[in-house]
Amino acid sequence: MTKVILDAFDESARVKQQFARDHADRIAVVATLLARAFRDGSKVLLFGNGGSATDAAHIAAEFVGRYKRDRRPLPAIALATDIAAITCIANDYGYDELFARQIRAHGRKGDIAIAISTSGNSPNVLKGVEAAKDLGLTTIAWTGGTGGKLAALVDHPFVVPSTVTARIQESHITLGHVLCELAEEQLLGQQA
Ligand SMILES: O=C(CO)[C@@H](O)[C@H](O)[C@H](O)[C@H](O)COP(=O)(O)O
Ligand SMILES: [Zn+2]
Repeated sequence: MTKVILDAFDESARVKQQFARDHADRIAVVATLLARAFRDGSKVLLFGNGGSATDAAHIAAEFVGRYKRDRRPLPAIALATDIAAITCIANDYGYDELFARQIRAHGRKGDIAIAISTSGNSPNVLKGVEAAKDLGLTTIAWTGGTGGKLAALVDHPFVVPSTVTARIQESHITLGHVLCELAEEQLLGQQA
């Protein structure tokens, strides 16, 4: 049992270290895009399934509430939290339309769409990105493994170097926290 425990933590740390080294420049670029979008009055839409649905909600809450520092609320919406919209869209239009329809409802040019899929191949996530691109949103993907179809679709792909769903998600949530921290710093100025 101890081996399972130690292996999981060691692998999570190793994947995160490799991911950070591969993506540090891109993380800085995307943090600047987020800060600029918020400064311009635009918003962030985040979406994914399962654990990625709750990662989307977690990071949206960091923006709307706060991450580390007191500041104005920043507009961010997670698209798998409104149970009425989810059940209506899935029931009336099909599960694959879940995110695309909400993107078309809420998305405006200048907004940023963050699509989260460990496989990069969930049809509703891919359709959500296609809708975002049609509307002129900046598109970002948090994915893993090969990046699937998703990595090739978006403006800024983040591909975690692992094929294990849980390990990929563990890097995604760290990525989300780092983006919040950097965007907050850029909006408020670095703390002395
Ligand atoms: O959290 C986990 C596994 O750690 C699951 O809930 C997982 O998110 C679900 O199986 C998702 O449906 C996987 O979809 P995706 O990440 O491949 O788009
Ligand atoms: Zn999980």
